Amino acid sequence: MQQKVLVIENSQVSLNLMEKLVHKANLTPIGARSLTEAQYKFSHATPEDYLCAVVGYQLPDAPRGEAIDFTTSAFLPTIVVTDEISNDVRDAVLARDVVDYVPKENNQVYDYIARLLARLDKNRHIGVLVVHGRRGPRAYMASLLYRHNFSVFQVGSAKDAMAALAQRPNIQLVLTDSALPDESGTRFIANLRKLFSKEQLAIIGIADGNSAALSAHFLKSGANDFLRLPFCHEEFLCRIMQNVELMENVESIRSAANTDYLTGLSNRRHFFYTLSMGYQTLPTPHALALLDLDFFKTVNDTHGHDAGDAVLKAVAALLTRHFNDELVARFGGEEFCVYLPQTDADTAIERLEAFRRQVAALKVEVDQGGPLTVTVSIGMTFQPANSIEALLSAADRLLYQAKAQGRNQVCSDS
Ligand SMILES: Nc1nc2c(ncn2[C@@H]2O[C@H](COP(=O)(O)OP(=O)(O)OP(=O)(O)O)[C@@H](O)[C@H]2O)c(=O)[nH]1
Repeated sequence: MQQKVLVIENSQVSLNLMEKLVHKANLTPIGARSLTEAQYKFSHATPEDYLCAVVGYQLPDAPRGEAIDFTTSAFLPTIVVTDEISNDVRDAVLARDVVDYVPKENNQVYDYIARLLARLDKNRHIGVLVVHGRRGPRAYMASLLYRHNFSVFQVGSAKDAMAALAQRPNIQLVLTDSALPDESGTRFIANLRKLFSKEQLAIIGIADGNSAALSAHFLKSGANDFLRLPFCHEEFLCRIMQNVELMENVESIRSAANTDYLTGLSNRRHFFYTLSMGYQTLPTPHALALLDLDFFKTVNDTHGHDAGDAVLKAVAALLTRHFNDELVARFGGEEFCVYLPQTDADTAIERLEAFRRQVAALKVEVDQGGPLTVTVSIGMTFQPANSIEALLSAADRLLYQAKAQGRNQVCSDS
C-alpha cells in the first residue's frame, strides 16, 4: 500500500503543487488547509499509514509554526516548507525536531522536496552506522538520521563497527570520527575498503576541527566524503542524501548493464561474468542448457511484435520460477540459457523436460487472437569442459539437433 503524506498548506495553489510532488514520489497526499483540519484528518486515520508531513510555517490558526509542533509530537517526520526566508524563522524551525526546512526561493526547491519525499520512503531500508568514541556527537548524528527515517546503528569503536557490519548487511553508509578509541579513523576506513567497495558502502569521515590535511587524508584512505564538525543540520543531511543517491545511481547503472530490459533476466554478458567469477573450475557433474522457442517468427508475423514480447516475458517468468536457485539468462532474441551446477544428468533431463512441458501448456493472453501457445527446443550438455564457450558450443549443436528432429524436445549428450 502507498504510504500517505499529510500536507498542511494554507493556500490552495501551494496545496495543489505539494500534492503533485507527493504523487511524483509515488505517495498519497492527504491535504489540509489549516491546523484544525489536519488534526481532524490525522485523528481519524491510522498513524502508521503516514510516512511524513509537509507543513507550512504560517497558517491562519497556527501563525508561529504550531502545526510543526503538532506533526512532530505525533512522531511524523516533518518537512517544513515556507515563504518566510528570514533567519529568525529558519532558526525557529530548525530548533524543532524537523527533517528539513525548505524556503520556497526558486523552482529547484520543488525538485528537492520530491527527492526528499522519495528518500524518506527509501531510507527505511537503508542502514547507517555511526562510529564515534564520544556519546554526545554520536547521539546527535543518530538523531538527525532517525528524522530521515534511516535505520540507525551506533557504536563507539572500530572493533564494534566491524562486528555491526558483519551482522547487518543492510548497512550502506558509515559515518566515522577521525580518532576512534582503538584505531585512527583513516586506518579504520582503509581496513573497511579492503572489504567493501565504494559502491557497496559509502563512508563519510567526520573531521573534528579545521585541518584541511585531515579531509584529504580521509579521501585518500578511501572515504567517499567528509564533514567538518561543527556542521549545520542541513549540510549534514544534504551530504548524506547525495552520497546515498550516488550509490543508488551506480547500482541502477550496474543493474541496467546486467539485465535484459524486456524480461528482467540476466543478459549474456552477466551470465558469463557470474559463471566465471563463481567458479575457478566448473563443478562436476553439471549441465548447461540452451533453450530456443520454436517458430517464434510466426508468432511475431501473425500476432505482432507486442504479442511476441508478451510470450518472451511469460516464458522468462516461468523459467525464473522453475529454476529459482540457478543461473538463468536471456541470450538474445528467443534464446535462453540455464546452468545447473552439481546436478546429475538424470535430474537435469527430468527438470528440463518438466520445463519443456510447462512451456507447451502455457497460455499467453494477448490483445488480439489469444491466448497463444508456444513450444521450446532444448540442447543440453553435461561435458566436464572447463571453458564456458566450449559448453555453449556443445549445447548449441544439441539445440540444432533438437530443432532438426522436429522441435519441442530436449536433446542431450548424456
Ligand atoms: N517480439 C520480439 N521478437 C523478437 C525479439 N528478439 C528477436 N525477435 C524475433 O524472433 C524471431 C526469431 O526468428 P527465427 O530466428 O527465424 O527463429 P524461429 O522462427 O523461432 O524458428 P526456429 O528457431 O527455427 O524454430 C525473429 O522474428 C526476431 O525478429 C524481441 O525482443 N521481441
